[in-house]
Amino acid sequence: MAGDYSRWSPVKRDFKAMLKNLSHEEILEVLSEGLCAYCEEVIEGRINSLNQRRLDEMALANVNIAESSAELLQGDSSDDVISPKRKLNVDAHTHSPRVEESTYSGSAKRFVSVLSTPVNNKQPTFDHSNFGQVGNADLSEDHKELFRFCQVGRRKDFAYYENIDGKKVNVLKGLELYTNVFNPDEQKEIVELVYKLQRMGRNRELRARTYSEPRKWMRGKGRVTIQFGCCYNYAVDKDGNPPGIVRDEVADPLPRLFKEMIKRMVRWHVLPPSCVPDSCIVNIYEEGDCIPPHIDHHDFVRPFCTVSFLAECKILFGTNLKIVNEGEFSGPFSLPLPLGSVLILNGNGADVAKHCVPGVPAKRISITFRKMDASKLPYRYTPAPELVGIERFVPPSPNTSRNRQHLKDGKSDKREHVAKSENKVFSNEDDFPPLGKSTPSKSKSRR
Ligand SMILES: O=C(O)CCC(=O)C(=O)O
Ligand SMILES: [Fe+2]
Repeated sequence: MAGDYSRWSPVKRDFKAMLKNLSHEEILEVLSEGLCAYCEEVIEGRINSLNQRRLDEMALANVNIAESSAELLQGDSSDDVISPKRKLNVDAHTHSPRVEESTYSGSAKRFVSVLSTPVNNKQPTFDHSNFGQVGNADLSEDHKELFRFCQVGRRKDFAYYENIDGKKVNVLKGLELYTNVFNPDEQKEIVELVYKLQRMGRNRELRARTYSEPRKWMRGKGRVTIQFGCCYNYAVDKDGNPPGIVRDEVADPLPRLFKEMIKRMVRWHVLPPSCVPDSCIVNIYEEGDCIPPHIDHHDFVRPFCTVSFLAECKILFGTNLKIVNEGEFSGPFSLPLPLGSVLILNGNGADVAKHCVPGVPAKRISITFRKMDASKLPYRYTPAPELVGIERFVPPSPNTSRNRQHLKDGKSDKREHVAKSENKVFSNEDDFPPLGKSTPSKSKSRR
């Protein structure tokens, strides 16, 4: 049978018009099979940038609702004024983190209040009670969490090209930086726990390999480390164990507060639910301490992340990081790590580029959270039930929110007006693709 060669005719076809005539299902059919690797990559890239645009638009819209909710609530009480500092924090989504500007004032009981209640993965992690200071009585838990969620800055566009085997490669592909994930009060509470753990380590109240201090002569080179979930060897140990997870050793389990941190990161779309960390290493750097150039061991899967506290420092990336002197390194790409930020290492950023932290300018703490490869788990490892089934935060729908109800009740004309004019995104549930749409029952079940 003769084939239909009309499609090869030199007459220019209107490809876009042809697409327009297809149904959703037909477009899926056309696009899902028989494409070459190049076309698949192009389509994947386009889908990724569409998704990113949606997320950016949503974050922007959510900042609007969060800001105007706060503004509206100011009217209720003269004490309930949103502080300029807190307003500045909203800038975080434009990638100018301001956490450092805040002081450690206020109660540090936020983690405690959450931790003292039974752990339930459907509940928001932590207490989003920063909002408490703007008179949040009428805001639903979802809106309080939304306010904090919107303050997280997200940056994924890192690029530095190196020549590898004759090809230009973005060695930073896969790096992501999230700012304002932990607020100053939360940072303070985490740091206090680290100090307590350090005291316990010094008093030999932690398991032998959990706590380790660099030897005196290594000052300026090493750092204090505290490991949870597994014991990890940086080099062949005295028993001949190779670098990596020591499977027949038992480590102290992750402290509850660290599990809350993990839940926060998964819930706020910082870490994927498919890669929930089950171990961590706390690095305590004194001024001048460093971590030399390395690639994290593959006994840990990707992505993994590091959270920064106490002092901002720079982390260097590149395939060829140079050791200039003790604690002095040089590399082609330098990234400052703001306090309370989470750096995600994945893809080339984790496995092609090495990273290192040159001697820090002041005392600094970082916590590196990693998921162990299933085939490398310690023999006596038991998973933490709190870290199973963590649900991602879904921005609340306007129709189900108590706040919206309150606005509807006509407590204030100003509220009505602002709600109508500024928060258009909440005017229709369909305005929330892809996060807000699918899960009305889920968002209910979180309460
Ligand atoms: O301190 C940091 O931010 C980096 C730590 C790190 O690279 C590691 O723990 O493997
Ligand atoms: Fe590392």
